[in-house]
Amino acid sequence: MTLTALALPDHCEAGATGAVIPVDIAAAKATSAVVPVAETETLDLLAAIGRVLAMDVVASLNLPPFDASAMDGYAVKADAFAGQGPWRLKVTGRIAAGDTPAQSSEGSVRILTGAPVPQGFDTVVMQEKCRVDGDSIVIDQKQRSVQNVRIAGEDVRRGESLLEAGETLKPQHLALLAGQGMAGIAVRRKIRVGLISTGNELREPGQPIHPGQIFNSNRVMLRASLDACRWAEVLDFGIVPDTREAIAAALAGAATKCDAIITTGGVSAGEEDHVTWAVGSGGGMLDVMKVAMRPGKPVKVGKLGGALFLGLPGNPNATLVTFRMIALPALRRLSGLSHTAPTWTQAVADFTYEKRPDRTEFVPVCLGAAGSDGLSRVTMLGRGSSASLRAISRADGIALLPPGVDRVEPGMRVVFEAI
Ligand SMILES: Nc1nc2c(c(=O)[nH]1)N[C@H]1C(S)=C(S)[C@@H](COP(=O)(O)OP(=O)(O)OC[C@H]3O[C@@H](n4cnc5c(N)ncnc54)[C@H](O)[C@@H]3O)O[C@H]1N2
Ligand code: MOO
Repeated sequence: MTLTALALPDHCEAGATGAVIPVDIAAAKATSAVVPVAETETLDLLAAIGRVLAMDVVASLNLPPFDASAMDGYAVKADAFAGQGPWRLKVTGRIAAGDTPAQSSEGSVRILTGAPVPQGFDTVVMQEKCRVDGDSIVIDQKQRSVQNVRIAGEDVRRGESLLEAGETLKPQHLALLAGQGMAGIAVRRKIRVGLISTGNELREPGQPIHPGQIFNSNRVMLRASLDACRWAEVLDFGIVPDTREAIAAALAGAATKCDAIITTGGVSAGEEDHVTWAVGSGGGMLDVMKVAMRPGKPVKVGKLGGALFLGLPGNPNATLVTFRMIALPALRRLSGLSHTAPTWTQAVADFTYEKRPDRTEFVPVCLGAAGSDGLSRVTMLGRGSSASLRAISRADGIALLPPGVDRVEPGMRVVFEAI
């Protein structure tokens, strides 16, 4: 199981009743609950880095646009190399990158890398293979046609598909677009993600703290995670106290401004956990109430007004795991990305761990050397505690230990998501 399912075979209704549902179903419910934002904007290439491409891009130019020399050397004609060598060819001209394509078929032409091969010549001899003798070159080896020449269109052919809508734009994609002469590109608008940290005990780092209080660490973790997604914009509603009224008011405000709302804390069963109530009182509905996962069991997913609602547990490891496994795939779909699932890497466990077989467990792991099978060995960090920040801060990844397994032993195959 790798959390890629979008189909919802069973458990479709069960989530809303409060039943415990499998994590892949919960992730699929979150992802299928959203419709990608439709609005687009056209941005300069540099501003489009990391954004979601809104259109398919087809090449309008060949690359290279002309037959170009791949070496510094001499343009010659292969059929000048008849009989026995060495061959002596007069140098009749010179062409460098940026020069207008020339026409000549006499002898040879001094040519520099990137210059258009003059019409009439069909091959380039690199200068290391030529001796200059007065106004001629002497070549000892017979030459074949189309050597050291980049043929027009061999890299990109006009009319071919270059990029597809739904990809995130990486530097190399921008280079491809620039190579086509495009100065701007249409991308989906950023999704607006509201962030609400619930908890009377929370203070922001830098604020004075009293006994019984803790610093808000989830806020910076989620903000930094979302800031790294260039297709998302965070609206931070700060810390909201643990009262029904305060949380309901914060949610109502966020729902009018955001495409998605993420809360942390206040989703479990105690009398100070008001998030579920507040979503309901605002006219929202929850489709995921409890998930067979550790950490993260009390994660909530639903809708509030037009916004996707994601209620993540407050324990930092549970926040991180539910964000990456359930919230992020849904946000990616909302943004218009075509690839939404976590990226899993195969590895081999180098640890022993007893787990409950009725749930998926996610544990922080660090990567060791690869074995002879080419797969990295992974070691579990800490005890997978939901509240532990230390273990996730040292981890290279989060390993998924599937349901049905009650014990992980060294040598077992596992998958992990790099973090
Ligand atoms: N009777 C039950 N109690 C609990 C259950 C349950 O099923 N029955 N579930 C447990 C599980 S599992 C989890 S996970 C937590 C989830 O709790 P909440 O989401 O309601 O979160 P809080 O109670 O508000 O906080 C939990 C923990 O995390 C700390 N926290 C909260 N926000 C932050 C933040 N922004 N930065 C750092 N730390 C934060 C908070 O102080 C608490 O220590 O519930 C169990 N209980
Ligand atoms: O399932 Mo909770 O997320 O352990 O702490």
